[in-house]
Amino acid sequence: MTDVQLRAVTAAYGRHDVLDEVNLVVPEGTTTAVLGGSGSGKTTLLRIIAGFMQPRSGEAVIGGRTVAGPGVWVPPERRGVGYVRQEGGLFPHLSVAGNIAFGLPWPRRRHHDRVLELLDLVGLPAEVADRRPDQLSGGQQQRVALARALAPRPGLVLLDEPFSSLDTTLRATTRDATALALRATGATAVLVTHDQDEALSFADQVAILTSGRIRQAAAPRAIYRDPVDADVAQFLGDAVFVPGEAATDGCVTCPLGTLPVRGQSPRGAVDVMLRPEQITLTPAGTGQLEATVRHVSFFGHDALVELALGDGAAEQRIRARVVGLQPPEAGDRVGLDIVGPVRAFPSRPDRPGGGQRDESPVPSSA
Ligand SMILES: Nc1ncnc2c1ncn2[C@@H]1O[C@H](COP(=O)(O)OP(=O)(O)OP(=O)(O)O)[C@@H](O)[C@H]1O
Repeated sequence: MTDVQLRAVTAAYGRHDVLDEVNLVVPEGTTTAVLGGSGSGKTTLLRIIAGFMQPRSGEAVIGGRTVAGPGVWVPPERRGVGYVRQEGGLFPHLSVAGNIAFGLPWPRRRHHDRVLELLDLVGLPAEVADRRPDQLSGGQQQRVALARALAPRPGLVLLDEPFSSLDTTLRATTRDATALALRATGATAVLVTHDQDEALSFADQVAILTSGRIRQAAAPRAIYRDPVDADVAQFLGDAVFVPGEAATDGCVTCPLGTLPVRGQSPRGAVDVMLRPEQITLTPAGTGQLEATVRHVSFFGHDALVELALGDGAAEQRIRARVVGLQPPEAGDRVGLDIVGPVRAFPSRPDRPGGGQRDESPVPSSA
């Protein structure tokens, strides 16, 4: 059983505190994506689990065994952990087979069958076994790095932004191949990434790390729909904010109407949050609301439509995400309907007027 638990883990480089009382549970056989901006402490968290760094306080527990904690230290090579780095870290002078075999225990390094089995597991043909890493694409190199990490059959695999250097298409196919291989082996995995789409699509659980603190950890759909606060909401995708007032019966009133709230709503003034895809456009005169299209960002598969509700000082800017085939044009009048419940957070003075904010540290795929 290889679950992972971090209990109140604090880490620092000299006087620079990096992780602050981090608590995280990764259940056996599941994948957790730790999503955070640059410098948030993602790699440090992996280093603590792998045993490349000691926590200043707190405990790391792998498979029920404390591997780091007060008076306890299990060295990396005895933790049963595989590690895949951002750039793969393959040995350039060894063949693909040599690189993968390097991950096997000594007596088995000549077992070519196991190398072929691992190549197959990560979706690579047997022909690449004799090539050198520089004769492979970036995505193929990352698959070889994964095969090498899986070679000793680790119960836990740590992935440090392994897809970040790949272009969009290669990133998606390599990510899918990695997810399949991990599932086939039943290994528990922790992926760190700054890419929200990657975190949401790859993992069973997403943990948001900002400034060394885990802000929320939950299943992808749950965390996207029910972020604990406005910061997490923005961190994990496009979020539309409008000012509102809590009403009775679990609703809020705001420029978008009286809307049901998901979860608890604070009392009084609130910031109402919804996702751009919760705003659907209809022909002018047919929706719950009317708006003017100010700008359209067209992405092919979808489009973000910036809308102005009301006018003059009361104008409220919001953004809707619509499927890409026939988005409206700037200047069009459109109708709007709001789909599903919204979230309500305590109003913050630094969000005057609410409305769309573009400060998300992790841009969406669009
Ligand atoms: N060896 C080190 N010595 C001193 N400070 C370090 C060291 N490694 C990292 N840091 C600092 O610790 C903080 C967290 O670094 P870490 O690499 O864990 O962040 P990260 O979230 O993985 O960032 P990135 O996505 O940019 O790789 C950063 O401020 C970084 O500058």
